[in-house]
Amino acid sequence: MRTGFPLARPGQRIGLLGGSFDPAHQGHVQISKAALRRLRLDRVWWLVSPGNPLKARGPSPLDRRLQVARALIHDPRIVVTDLEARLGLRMTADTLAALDRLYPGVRFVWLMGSDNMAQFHHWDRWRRIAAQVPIAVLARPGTRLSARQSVAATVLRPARLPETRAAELPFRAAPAWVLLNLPMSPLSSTGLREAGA
Ligand SMILES: Nc1ncnc2c1ncn2[C@@H]1O[C@H](COP(=O)(O)OP(=O)(O)OP(=O)(O)O)[C@@H](O)[C@H]1O
Ligand SMILES: O=C(O)c1ccc[n+]([C@@H]2O[C@H](COP(=O)([O-])O)[C@@H](O)[C@H]2O)c1
Repeated sequence: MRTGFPLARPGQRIGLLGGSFDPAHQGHVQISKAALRRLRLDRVWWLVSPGNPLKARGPSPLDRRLQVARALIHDPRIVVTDLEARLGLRMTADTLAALDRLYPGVRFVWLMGSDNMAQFHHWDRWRRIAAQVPIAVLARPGTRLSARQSVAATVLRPARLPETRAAELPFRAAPAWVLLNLPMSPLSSTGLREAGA
């Protein structure tokens, strides 16, 4: 494996939490731990993005965001990586294709908050993403209903797993997705930036 890329063995179940992490916060930790437990994952990788293609505002410097994210984590199963920047990619469809090539046999699951599911249909090649990888949507205050009623949720309705069968998700062929309810965190990077934290 190339320098700077996390290690993974074939058969391992790895959740991918893509984000700006500007800055990372306990909400990210909370959903990562919930995903590890509920989906029975071996690892969660935080893909600290060079920049969300849909966000007008450029993020803080990547090194700073990586540093803050790493300082927040005390669980060796959660791994912070800048692999999208290393690969020169920022579109999720491209990242997933590259990961499939780089990590044959690894079972990846895409993780996202319900706010992102609500607007997933605006992402570049979103149907392709849904066909590339199983997806777990983690409840976030104020967006559970809009996620459930979203364009993507409607199109992908036949592929939805009941929450009680969430642990099957990493073994499912895409498209497959689950909405995980959990004790919700109101934290957001926007809120922290506004508070000057
Ligand atoms: N409190 C939270 N509960 C559930 N999901 C969350 C929470 N915070 C972030 N996420 C999810 O984590 C991923 C990465 O989030 P991101 O780095 O954009 O943080 P954010 O708090 O949403 O930032 P911003 O406020 O700048 O949009 C996204 O899929 C997002 O939906
Ligand atoms: O590929 C896309 O079109 C796309 C559009 C919006 C968001 N994403 C990804 O979704 C993840 C969450 O983004 P963000 O900025 O809300 O933290 C992050 O990995 C982004 O690269 C990807």
